[in-house]
Amino acid sequence: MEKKINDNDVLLDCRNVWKIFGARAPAAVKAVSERGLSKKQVLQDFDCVVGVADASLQLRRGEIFCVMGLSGSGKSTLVRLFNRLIEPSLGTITVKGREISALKPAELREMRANTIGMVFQSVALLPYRTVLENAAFGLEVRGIAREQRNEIALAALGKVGLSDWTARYPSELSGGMQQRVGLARALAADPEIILMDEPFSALDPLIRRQLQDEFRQLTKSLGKSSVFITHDLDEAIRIGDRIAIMKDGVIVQVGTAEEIVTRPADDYVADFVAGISRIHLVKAHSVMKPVAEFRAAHPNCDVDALLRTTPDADIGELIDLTMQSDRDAVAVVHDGKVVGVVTARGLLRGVAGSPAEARAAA
Ligand SMILES: Nc1ncnc2c1ncn2[C@@H]1O[C@H](COP(=O)(O)OP(=O)(O)OP(=O)(O)O)[C@@H](O)[C@H]1O
Repeated sequence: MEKKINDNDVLLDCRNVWKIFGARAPAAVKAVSERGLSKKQVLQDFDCVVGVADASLQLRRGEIFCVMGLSGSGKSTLVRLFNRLIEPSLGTITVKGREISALKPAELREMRANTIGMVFQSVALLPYRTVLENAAFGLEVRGIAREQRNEIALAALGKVGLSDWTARYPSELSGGMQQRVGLARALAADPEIILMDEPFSALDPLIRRQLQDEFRQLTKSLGKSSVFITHDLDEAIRIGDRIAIMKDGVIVQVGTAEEIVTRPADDYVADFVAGISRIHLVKAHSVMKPVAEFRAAHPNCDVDALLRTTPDADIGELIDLTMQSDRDAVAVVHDGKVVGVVTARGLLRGVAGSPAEARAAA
């Protein structure tokens, strides 16, 4: 069972963060904070690259938050700021209520060891160590005794389905299995937050989808929270509770997959989501006509005689129901009351176009 995400329980809070690279970065930062220069102007005037520009996001407890964007959009830079692998040029990052720029070296080590784990695209396993030793490596670095660390690593390997491979060496494992060892290594430290930097991008599509589903299930069952970087929108939709879309260092939109697909913030996002199937993303509540409006437009239709569904039924389910019905319309029921009606015409609009058009068509 998936644990509920608490909207008010923010684990990681990133506010107005900038990261500017280059020899004249301090001068560029000053100009940005005083004059609000754009990324282009910073490059022109200071020969500095803006990696991340004025980014704000909040990771909630229990949430998988995907950061999605094309190559060079700033995803890795943003996420590396979250565990202070790099320092922000401007802005604040707070983890569990503590501003991380204020942490002393020992506190930072402690945070990386216990609170924020990270899994990279290439997991860099140690070739002459067994799978078990690799999974236990983080614990070994922290000085945990062999017996105890092996016990913890064994449990973590069990969670990722590698119990039978503990005595093998990385070269004997497939790419997908190596990624699992990387995940087990991160899980062994039992962090609350796991940062994932394109962990599955080098894998075959089939293995990749399997790992995506396993990762989501595991994260939810263990009650972890995760920031997951990907350049693949399908992956973000499959894994993420919420998605941030980045372009040129800027977060252009944050929302659920349904929000992003049905209400893209600008033309860039609209182009991105144009090819995404709406069948499982768009829900009845987005395409239904409110019941009072429907009754006014269709006074002869007995709404209470229609087949019924819930507000979170997806378009696929709505199509099935509509086909079973002889009325070409389905009633949406919440708390025992009909709150809206989805018509066949509205459904078609929902598949093809915007929900607003779908509601108008209903
Ligand atoms: N250490 C650095 N020095 C200078 N510029 C950098 C540095 N790291 C990143 N950048 C620049 O910052 C921008 C964002 O890079 P980043 O690696 O964060 O993008 P990304 O979205 O993760 O890309 P990819 O998917 O290819 O990994 C790019 O223009 C990049 O050239």
